[in-house]
Amino acid sequence: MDDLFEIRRTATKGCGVFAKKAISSYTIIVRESPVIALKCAPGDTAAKIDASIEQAFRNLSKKDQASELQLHEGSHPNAKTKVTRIFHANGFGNEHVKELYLTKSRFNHSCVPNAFAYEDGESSYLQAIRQIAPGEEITISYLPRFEEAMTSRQRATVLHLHYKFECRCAACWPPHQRWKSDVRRQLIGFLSYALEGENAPDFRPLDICHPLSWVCWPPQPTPSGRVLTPAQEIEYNFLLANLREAEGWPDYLVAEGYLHAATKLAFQQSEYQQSPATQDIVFLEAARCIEAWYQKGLELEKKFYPPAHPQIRDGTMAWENTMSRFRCLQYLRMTNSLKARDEHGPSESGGNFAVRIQEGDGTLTLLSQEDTAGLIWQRVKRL
Ligand SMILES: C[S@@+](CC[C@H](N)C(=O)[O-])C[C@H]1O[C@@H](n2cnc3c(N)ncnc32)[C@H](O)[C@@H]1O
Repeated sequence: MDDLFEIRRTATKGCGVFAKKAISSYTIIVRESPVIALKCAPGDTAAKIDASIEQAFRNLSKKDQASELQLHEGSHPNAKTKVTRIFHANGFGNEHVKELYLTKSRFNHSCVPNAFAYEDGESSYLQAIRQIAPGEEITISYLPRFEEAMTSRQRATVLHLHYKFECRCAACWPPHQRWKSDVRRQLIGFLSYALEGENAPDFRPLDICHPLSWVCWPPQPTPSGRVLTPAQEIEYNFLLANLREAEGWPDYLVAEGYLHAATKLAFQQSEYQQSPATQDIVFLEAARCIEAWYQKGLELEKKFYPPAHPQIRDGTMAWENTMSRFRCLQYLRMTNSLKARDEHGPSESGGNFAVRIQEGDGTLTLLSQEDTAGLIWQRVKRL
């Protein structure tokens, strides 16, 4: 893996990690065990933790000690020695375990990262979440999970209070362009949490860069108590995909929004096919959206996952199953009946608002919006 990247100095961020060659998304860039792993208890004092850090450092080999002393020192206000300052500036973990990694510690932060760090209990990994060009800096987020819903000001507060730096990534710099990204991220926060039945965490206390706002971290979402309507679920997923795409978020996350929107719209349409009033009618605008969103989602997943990944196989199967219900689309395209609509957008009065599929011989009849409404109304009256 060492041939994938090199560590070198940057102009403003100390050292950073740079790709030596093109790295495709999903590649594991680093697999590493911690050089120090400290078990601790929630009530442990800072002095006790620092004493354990010093002891762990003394237990390291001379080579690891030398490598650790090369790491970024930071300026933790209460750490008294270089060893503890280094640990606090680079350590990962929580109240139960604190770990230090020699390679992972070299990756700088970005609010639009191209790699993601995770652990599986034995090792720690760093995986590419998009295509990385030769010479490009490889970055991770120091605010995982939350950064996509926070404004630049709120992110700056956390990064300043915890790491003492001002972020210069593409989402934060130049400052006069941040407002667009801020609006998108607030909307992403609202939509993504609403789809989980939650209210986004309240990040507003972080609008003030005051040490007390640290108390709000990590913020917690709250149950919203609202159930979204099927139409809202479709719209929210579609909007989320578009906002994440505009914000430069990784392909798999954008794909997720398109695929969820397509699946939910297909489900809604299949419910119409259960009703005697609409069972033989396919609404063309919906069918076209399902087709376009599925195609877009799968295209993005193919860019993200390696070709043999189960996600690609399962997604393609789901797409084929769904589209088999809307075969009339392909047929209408072949016979050029949909041509005008495809080229000029919807023309609801032009006779192609919906298709009626005759039971038995499967004959297709194109219907205008008016004809469709009339047909459904007649049937509803008879029910
Ligand atoms: C874990 S270290 C990362 C590697 C470090 N740059 C080095 O020289 O080893 C974290 C420190 O890197 C710097 N840093 C990381 N991301 C940055 C960013 N987006 N903008 C400015 N400084 C950054 C900050 O000084 C931060 O405290």
